[in-house]
Amino acid sequence: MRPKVLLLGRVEHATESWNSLSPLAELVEPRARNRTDFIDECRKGTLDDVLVIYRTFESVDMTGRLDEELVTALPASVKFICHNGAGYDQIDVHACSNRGVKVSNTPDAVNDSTADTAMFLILGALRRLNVPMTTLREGNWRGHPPPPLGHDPQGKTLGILGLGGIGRNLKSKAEAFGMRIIYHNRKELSEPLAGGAEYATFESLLARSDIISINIPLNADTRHMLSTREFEQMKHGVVLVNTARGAVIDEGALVEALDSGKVSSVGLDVYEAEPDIHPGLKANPNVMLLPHMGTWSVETQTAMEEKTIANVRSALEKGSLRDVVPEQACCEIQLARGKRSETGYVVPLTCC
Ligand SMILES: O=CC(=O)O
Repeated sequence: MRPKVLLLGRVEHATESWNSLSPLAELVEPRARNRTDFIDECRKGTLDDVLVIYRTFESVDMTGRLDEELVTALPASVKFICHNGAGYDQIDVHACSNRGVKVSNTPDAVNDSTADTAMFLILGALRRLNVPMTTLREGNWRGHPPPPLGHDPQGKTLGILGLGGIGRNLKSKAEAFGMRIIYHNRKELSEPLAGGAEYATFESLLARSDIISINIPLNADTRHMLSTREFEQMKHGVVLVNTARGAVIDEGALVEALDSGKVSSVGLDVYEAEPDIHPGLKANPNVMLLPHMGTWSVETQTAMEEKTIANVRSALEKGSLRDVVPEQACCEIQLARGKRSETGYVVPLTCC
């Protein structure tokens, strides 16, 4: 029997590539429009024979998080989940590993547009452009009195929290604006990867940066990584930019740090409880806000869809994914080294 590929969400740009999967598999969509009905549909067997799921970030509005409950409810035939997005915090990878389901994401495809968005927010927050952009639209030109002068990026220290694909892309762009780059990762990078950026401990990055950019994934270790204690360690008047995931920052603590002047200005593309935004952020004129637009360009959305489809194709043709998420890629290395568990893919994630 031909396997099925289940589409959760929509393919809007790479439709030709999507349709080219038809000879390999039956492309199906769920009837359900909410989580309860979707779980029901899975349990009734309507989606049996689905081997691969293609899902989008927005499909969470229908299914809710791909947490243990949902992963357990999926048909036993599901072996691959191809997520269209770099951040895959909507998926419980551990639950997937325990069920032998492999997960892919779209690294690299998002690097340029997300780093561009971070650069836009860095410049906007440094120059405090949110205030005059508002007064102009209100018919008040620069406002009365005019806003305080902003700051130039040249010569400022940019602390990149998470020098991965997006962080490194941002580094090159920020260097073109004359910024000095320091970074913190769990482990110091080799020189070719760091590209001259100086490694700093977490505490040192907090203390030395004029601007801090968040470029780490959200997981149990990084949730609220920046809260009251961390804001206290930062320079007075620090600028903060987040294009990663909102919950890396404790939004309540951020509002307090803005109100006290510890943080002078902020650029945000992501929030703790999207689409809800802390009222203290909306009310503060020193905050530039975007509604999660980091990858919102024709080129990047197309590249992300193409990458996700390439993973679906690889699953169908080769039985493996091209962009396995790091947690599972690490387990694969362990498996290849002979640490394969009796039960196949069930490998402790602590190996990472
Ligand atoms: O937020 C965007 C992504 O995770 O790709």
